[in-house]
Amino acid sequence: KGLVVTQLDVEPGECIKVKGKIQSDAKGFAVNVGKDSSTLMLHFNPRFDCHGDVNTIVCNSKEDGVWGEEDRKADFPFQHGDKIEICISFDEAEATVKLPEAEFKFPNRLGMEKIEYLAVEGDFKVKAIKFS
Ligand SMILES: C=CCO[C@@H]1O[C@H](CO)[C@@H](O[C@@H]2O[C@H](CO)[C@H](O)[C@H](OCc3cn(Cc4cccc(/C=C/CN=C(N)N)c4)nn3)[C@H]2O)[C@H](O)[C@H]1NC(C)=O
Repeated sequence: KGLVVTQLDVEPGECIKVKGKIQSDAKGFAVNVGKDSSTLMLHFNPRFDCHGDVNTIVCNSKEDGVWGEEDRKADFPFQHGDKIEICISFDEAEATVKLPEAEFKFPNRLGMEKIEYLAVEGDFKVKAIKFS
């Protein structure tokens, strides 16, 4: 299992910065934010080669353990072995995932007003997390 942070109180406009390294043989990784593991505002899941997807970011929400509708992004700004910093923020309308050269939006389907839970899973080695 990866890094899990609970008891957070991240409010709209604040940033969660996750710094780390994508493994050189990564098949995929995921950054999950929300209330807890069953209630996610955003499952941000870059897939290098898994579940039949190649170089595709799959985003989704999860409500009481049930996945929502997937949203596949056009861009894939990741490479094996990359050292990256992912900044996640949100407001009442949407979550934003900022990378150095790309930005992704995902609707705040659950109308969440704070992020209490962060989990990083898969082929990603977390170096640091910062809240600002
Ligand atoms: C076409 C057939 C039916 O349609 C498919 O149906 C699958 C099951 O519902 C969906 O897949 C599901 O999609 C969900 C989002 O919607 C989650 O991502 C979920 O994963 C949850 C999950 C996370 N985690 C931890 C984790 C996260 C990232 C990497 C690793 C492991 C590293 C891999 N490295 C190795 N092995 N070296 C582990 N485990 N499970 C995934 O199973 C597919 O997208 C979907 N595909 C399409 C095109 O529609």
